[in-house]
Amino acid sequence: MSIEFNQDRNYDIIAIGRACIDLNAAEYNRPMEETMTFTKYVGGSPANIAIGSSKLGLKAGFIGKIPNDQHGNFIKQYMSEVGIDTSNMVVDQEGHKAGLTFTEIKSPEECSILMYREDVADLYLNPDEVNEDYIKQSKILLVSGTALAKSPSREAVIKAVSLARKNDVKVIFELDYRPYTWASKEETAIYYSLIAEQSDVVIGTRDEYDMMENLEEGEGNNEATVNYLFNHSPELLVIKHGVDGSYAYTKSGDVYRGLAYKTQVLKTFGAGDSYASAFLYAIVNGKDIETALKFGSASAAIVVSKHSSSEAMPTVEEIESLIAQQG
Ligand SMILES: Nc1ncnc2c1ncn2[C@@H]1O[C@H](COP(=O)(O)OP(=O)(O)O)[C@@H](O)[C@H]1O
Ligand SMILES: O=C(O)C[C@@H](O)[C@H](O)C(=O)COP(=O)(O)O
Repeated sequence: MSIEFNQDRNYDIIAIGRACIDLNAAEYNRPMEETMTFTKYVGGSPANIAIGSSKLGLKAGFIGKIPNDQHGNFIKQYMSEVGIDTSNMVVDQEGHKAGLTFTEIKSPEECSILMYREDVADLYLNPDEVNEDYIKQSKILLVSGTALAKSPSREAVIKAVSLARKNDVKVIFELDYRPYTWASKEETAIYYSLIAEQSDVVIGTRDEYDMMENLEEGEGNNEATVNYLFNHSPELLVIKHGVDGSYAYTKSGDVYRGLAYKTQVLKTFGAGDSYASAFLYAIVNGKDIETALKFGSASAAIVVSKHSSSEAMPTVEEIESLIAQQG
């Protein structure tokens, strides 16, 4: 099975949501309290996915709000330098700031992130800043779940999804659950299920699907998720299980498993975003689902062996070479 995209489009993918700053511990194997130096990168899951896609050769655009300061300038400049169209990135005029993510690398297995997301510019994207003329030029609208956490960004995303559906743009929903901006699990489940039901493809970890289904972590199972969502719009579901790999389910009843590749892990974050960008690259290029799972897993294996999430995004050649080495 492969997904049919409208070929007559200027962009392969337009992502909507946050473009922020990652501050990654430059000193390894220690807790954040003892980390004195951090390296700055562009971050934010949908920005990372757009960057990864663009580095793989997809034509990418971005809809989001960035602060009117040096961080906003850095984000916009970096994204445009990697080839992303930034014409629909709006500069905030109300003093809101960039979201900051500090990362801690205690060991390759024990990593965590600490997000500063109070009053961040990305959550102030207004519905009137989402343009139909832009969205209708793309094959894919990539929606990040975190953009649903608060108004007015929530309404901006709901509008974007409805414009995408109206214009035959595939809606790909990355659940991207970050507890830092949500008021409650109940609220998360309401908005996650609302958008998942209207999407063509949903990508998330098992825990994120549990969140969508308003279950405790570990309570859900893939079969129940598939039965629920295939009663609605989705035609493809990707459920990730960390180092245990990932599964893809099609509405027609096929199930595929992607195994994780062996790698020298430096840190665990960045896996999800690199996985999504390479998976999407593969399906946009007409590759079958099994190959797309390999692309996603290989891309993630490369990024977890490097220091950043965005800057470390691999090329097609690097991904193909890892697949050729490990199968
Ligand atoms: N330690 C690891 N080594 C190799 N691949 C990994 C590792 N962790 C994750 N991956 C790959 O990245 C994919 C996504 O990782 P996962 O942890 O499920 O997502 P997220 O980062 O969104 O929480 C996995 O399906 C796997 O292919
Ligand atoms: O999404 C964010 O705002 C933070 C990211 O930029 C950060 O690099 C990260 O946590 C990525 O992790 P992933 O979801 O495992 O790809």
